[in-house]
Amino acid sequence: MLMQNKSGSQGRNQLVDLQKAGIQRNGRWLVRGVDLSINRGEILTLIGPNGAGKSTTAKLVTGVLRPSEGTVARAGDLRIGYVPQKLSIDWTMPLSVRRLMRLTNSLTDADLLAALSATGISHLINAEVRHLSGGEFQRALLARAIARKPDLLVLDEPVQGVDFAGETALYDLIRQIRDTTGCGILLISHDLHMVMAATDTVICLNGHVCCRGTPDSVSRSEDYQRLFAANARGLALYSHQHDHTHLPDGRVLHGDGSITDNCHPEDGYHHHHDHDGHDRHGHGHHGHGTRDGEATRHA
Ligand SMILES: Nc1ncnc2c1ncn2[C@@H]1O[C@H](COP(=O)(O)OP(=O)(O)OP(=O)(O)O)[C@@H](O)[C@H]1O
Repeated sequence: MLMQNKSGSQGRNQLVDLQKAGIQRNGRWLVRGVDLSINRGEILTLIGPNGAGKSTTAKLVTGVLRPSEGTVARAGDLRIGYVPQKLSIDWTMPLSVRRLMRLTNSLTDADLLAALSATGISHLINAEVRHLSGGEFQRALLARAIARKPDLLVLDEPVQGVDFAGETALYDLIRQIRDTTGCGILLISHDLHMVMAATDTVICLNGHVCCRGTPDSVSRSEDYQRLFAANARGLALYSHQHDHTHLPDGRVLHGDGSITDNCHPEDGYHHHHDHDGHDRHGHGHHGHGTRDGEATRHA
């Protein structure tokens, strides 16, 4: 594996760079030919069907796995905060949030409290982890990851076990963490059809990179549409300042899970509107978005 310090202005911002990276196990390629890089302040989302190699790619990024071919380069002294998809915790043993935070990290009290406060769960410091709700548990894992003050946060399905309203709140929190700390974020989405609105780049994996680009361009990409033709709902964006999400077919998914045909301010669903600047780059919801680039196709 190539480990190198980058130089130059792009190099200073670049946290990790994979070139043609692949992992082979027992004669089978789990994932192959992955090119990706993540810069400071950038949110990159990996989507793809079950078994597509998303977690494997995240492990290449973090260094948990070494590539069988290709290269993985990380900025020198890169600090990574990782929330894995699965944790091996013995749920029969009592474990407080405070102890969870310190399981593998040595943290000062100040850093521990700051991380819990940033994720909105300081009041749960002495709570039993097994009693937390899905959303609280994910916040505790996020708190644990950000307490290390990472340059790069790798979040493998951070909204699992969380309802729709909780998902938008968690995505909002993740965006806030990016905005306040300037870290880069690799997000693995559990949902083929929804990515958070603040995502800069989406990579659609299916053993290899199927297509990539802005959320808007990926949603229009033929490769994305072909891959998910059986369930052709297209790609929509979670939006952090809205109580609703525009689906690719023009219908509107509301925060309470209901779907309506239109989006009218007077329909009783809308509490606050700010159609300008609801994400950092001004990409609108799908269907309202700017057409700012085509998804790149990969063979
Ligand atoms: N250590 C391993 N040895 C052999 N095969 C593995 C290993 N780890 C993962 N795999 C296989 O590699 C493929 C990719 O797995 P991976 O967990 O990366 O997929 P994923 O896209 O994250 O899937 P999911 O959405 O189901 O979590 C799967 O077919 C999986 O069974």
